[in-house]
Amino acid sequence: MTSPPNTLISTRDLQVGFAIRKGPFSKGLLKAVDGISIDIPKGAFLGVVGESGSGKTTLGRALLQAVPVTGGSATYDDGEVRYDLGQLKGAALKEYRSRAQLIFQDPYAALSPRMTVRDIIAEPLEVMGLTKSRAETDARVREVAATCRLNLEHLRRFPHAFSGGQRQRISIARALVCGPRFVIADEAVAALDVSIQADILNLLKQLQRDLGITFLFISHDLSVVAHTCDHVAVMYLGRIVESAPTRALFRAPRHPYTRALFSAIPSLDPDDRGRAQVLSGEIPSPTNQPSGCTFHPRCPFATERCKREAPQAEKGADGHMVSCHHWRELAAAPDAIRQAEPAE
Ligand SMILES: Nc1ncnc2c1ncn2[C@@H]1O[C@H](COP(=O)(O)OP(=O)(O)OP(=O)(O)O)[C@@H](O)[C@H]1O
Repeated sequence: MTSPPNTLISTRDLQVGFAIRKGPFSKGLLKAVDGISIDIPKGAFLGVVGESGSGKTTLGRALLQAVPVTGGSATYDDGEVRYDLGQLKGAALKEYRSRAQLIFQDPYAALSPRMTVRDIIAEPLEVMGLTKSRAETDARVREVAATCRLNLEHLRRFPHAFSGGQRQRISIARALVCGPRFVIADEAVAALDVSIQADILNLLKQLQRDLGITFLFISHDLSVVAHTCDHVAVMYLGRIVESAPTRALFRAPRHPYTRALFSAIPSLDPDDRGRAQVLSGEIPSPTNQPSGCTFHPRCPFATERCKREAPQAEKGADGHMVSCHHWRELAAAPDAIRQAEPAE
């Protein structure tokens, strides 16, 4: 399968498994990412959503080569260089790390309290050896600080002097300083007050627009994703079960899991209250995946076929992808499916 032109990151059947101990004498394999095939276009702002444990962070870490890829493939191609992720070592891995960066969730924990803001931002440049003199490093630090709307006076201070929003700007400046083409923001606004979140999200969107940076935006917060991302992928038990342009996905979600996630978004409309379709049970353990469609034990529309047969991904010309045997029937008459052969 070839990738469309203009693709920055491409994965085919990507898998990340962790060897785990199941008991005193037995070992098992936890499939945190279980066969993901996705193309991320250059300049995209792709949201990844799903319950805790669905594999979002592991997918991001695999794309940064921070965890070993155990199957399938992933490539990075920005037009200048092409890398097979999972295979990178030594100088190539170091070089890739300047092109792909992570913004951490917790701006309080991510910044060393003993370093000045200037040194925190400069450190990746120095580790990568990308500048030749202190003056050149300082110039680059000032440039990214200005891009992130940090006051240049603040560069001499220590992180404890700053609020959560300002600390996240420092983290973002540090992530940007080597000029990455690909940035993973893993719950990057989750630890911030709602009033500050919008400010940081606007900054990320500005970086996408002005610098053409491609973002993978991992979030629990569906309203944030709806307002920020161009395209959204929904993960369940290590797989992408649905992905689509944001507007299409929120207007007409096709997978029963996506519908359940969306119906749980709090509404300001009093008439909508109590309409949430509650997801029954918890996400199963990835060490013990259900047969057939892995969502079937929790799906109110599951049939015998869902228990037996894993659905294939179907992708329309509109870019809307879904993996569900019954999405067409559901879209036409959801209640009729509800009455058919419920799974035990
Ligand atoms: N290093 C590891 N060793 C063993 N299991 C791991 C490891 N990292 C993640 N897992 C497991 O992989 C699965 C996916 O975890 P992951 O953190 O990727 O999910 P997530 O969707 O990002 O969850 P959250 O939203 O809570 O961060 C979970 O079952 C988790 O316990």
